[in-house]
Amino acid sequence: MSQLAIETKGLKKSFGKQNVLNGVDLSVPSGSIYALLGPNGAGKTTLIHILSTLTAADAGEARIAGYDVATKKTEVKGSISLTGQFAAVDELLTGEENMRMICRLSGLSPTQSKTRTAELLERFELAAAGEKRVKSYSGGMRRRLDLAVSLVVERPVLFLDEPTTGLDTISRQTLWKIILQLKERGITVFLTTQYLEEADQLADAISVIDGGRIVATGTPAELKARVGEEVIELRDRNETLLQTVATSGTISDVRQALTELAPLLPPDTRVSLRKPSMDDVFLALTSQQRLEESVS
Ligand SMILES: Nc1ncnc2c1ncn2[C@@H]1O[C@H](COP(=O)(O)OP(=O)(O)OP(=O)(O)O)[C@@H](O)[C@H]1O
Repeated sequence: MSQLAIETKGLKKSFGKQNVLNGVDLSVPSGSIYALLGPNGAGKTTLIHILSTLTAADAGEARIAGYDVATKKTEVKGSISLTGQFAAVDELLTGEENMRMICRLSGLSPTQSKTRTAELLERFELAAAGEKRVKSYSGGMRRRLDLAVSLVVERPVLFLDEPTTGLDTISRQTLWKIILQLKERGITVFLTTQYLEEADQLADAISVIDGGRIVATGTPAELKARVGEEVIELRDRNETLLQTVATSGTISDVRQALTELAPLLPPDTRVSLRKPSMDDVFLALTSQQRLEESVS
């Protein structure tokens, strides 16, 4: 059985009167990629800060590689790398100078620093840009450098807080490839994201967080299964999306849905079937949660 890299039970955190985390339970197996998916302000960064010992929880427990974040901070810090939302590199230095400086600060000798810098710049597709100042880097290059810097000393658990927010598609895909390579090296990756596609592409398991609570956990396939097998998409003649309807994908279910919808829509409405996306899952799960809250 694989050991748990991250485990939390009943984590709670408030800032003033605002309950940001309302009892978060998570189990992340070693060597997996785990995505915490949620909108702005859902509490994702707060959770990462608690797990990386930067903030104390008000209640509940959290363990990293078996170490309690409240009582074994040194051991926890020795088990994790953290890449936050904002790059922590010096813009006036080159990529290589930044890397070498962090290597030296991490206790590597000048020769080891040179070797490690060259290895990481290569691995993160920055070798050609190594001699350029960071201020000339694109967003994707900076994000890769920030990740490389946080991996100078490789630790078993890596936290990535919204690693691809604001990046274009190509930069995002380059980072995804690098993240998958980190998993192949045996690193457990815990990432937060607002992008459903990112969680779907990368993660072995996903937890959806909304209003400080985990509203669902599962593999991408399991979560998609919760909104049915096939989604009916209805578009007007200009291809503008009018409505989506989750169905089991059987002929009787699809026919019944269309029979109910037909009188409500223009006769030239176009119909297509597709597999559910993570967007469908997220909307279904969070609206279900709000409905339950409004009833209780
Ligand atoms: N130190 C703090 N003091 C007061 N409020 C805070 C503090 N840190 C976070 N918050 C509030 O807690 C809520 C959750 O913030 P958090 O950064 O954890 O969310 P998030 O899911 O990471 O969102 P984002 O994607 O915007 O970073 C927000 O409403 C935020 O304003």
